Amino acid sequence: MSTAPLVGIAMGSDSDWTVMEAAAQALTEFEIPFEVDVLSAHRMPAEMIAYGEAADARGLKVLIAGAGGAAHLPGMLASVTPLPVIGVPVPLKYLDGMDSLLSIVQMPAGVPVATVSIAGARNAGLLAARVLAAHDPELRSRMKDFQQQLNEQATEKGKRLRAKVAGADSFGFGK
Ligand SMILES: Nc1c(C(=O)O)ncn1[C@@H]1O[C@H](COP(=O)(O)O)[C@@H](O)[C@H]1O
Repeated sequence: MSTAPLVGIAMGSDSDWTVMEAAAQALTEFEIPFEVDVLSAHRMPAEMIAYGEAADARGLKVLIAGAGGAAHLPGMLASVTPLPVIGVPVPLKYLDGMDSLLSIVQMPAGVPVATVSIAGARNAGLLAARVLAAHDPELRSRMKDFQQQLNEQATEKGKRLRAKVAGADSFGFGK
């Protein structure tokens, strides 16, 4: 398998890593090669633009960008790359991540950023995997297996809850 990164995980500061790590974890579970770096639209604008402009030529297929507060990084990357960009709102001490969420999600028409929930970095990793899986039958099959596991876990939760509340013989959709 090629080890050249297919997903770039960028964040505004290393302080975002505790949240962003979950995106890396999801990609690792699907054996998708990725790279991580700190890139700030505010603090290192020239480097951030250079990274975004070079991303597709370097072989990256999807960018994940997480930032807190006035989170301009995902949108600015999306403005200089044709690649899909997934934004992760990182919650900071004040405003609970609402500031970041609104900064990322309210993009002007023509420059899309797919935004996950506040601190939803795991879903960003899984969404990147789905984007790649659209052109990769083997990865798509692993994604289906993953979804089946989720189904089994949820079914088991229903069984446990029914057993606790209504007894072992109670009716349920999950057998
Ligand atoms: N939102 C941005 C951007 C940007 O969008 O370019 N650059 C840094 N930051 C955010 O500032 C917060 C505090 O950063 P520090 O912890 O370095 O002070 C981080 O959550 C980072 O993503």
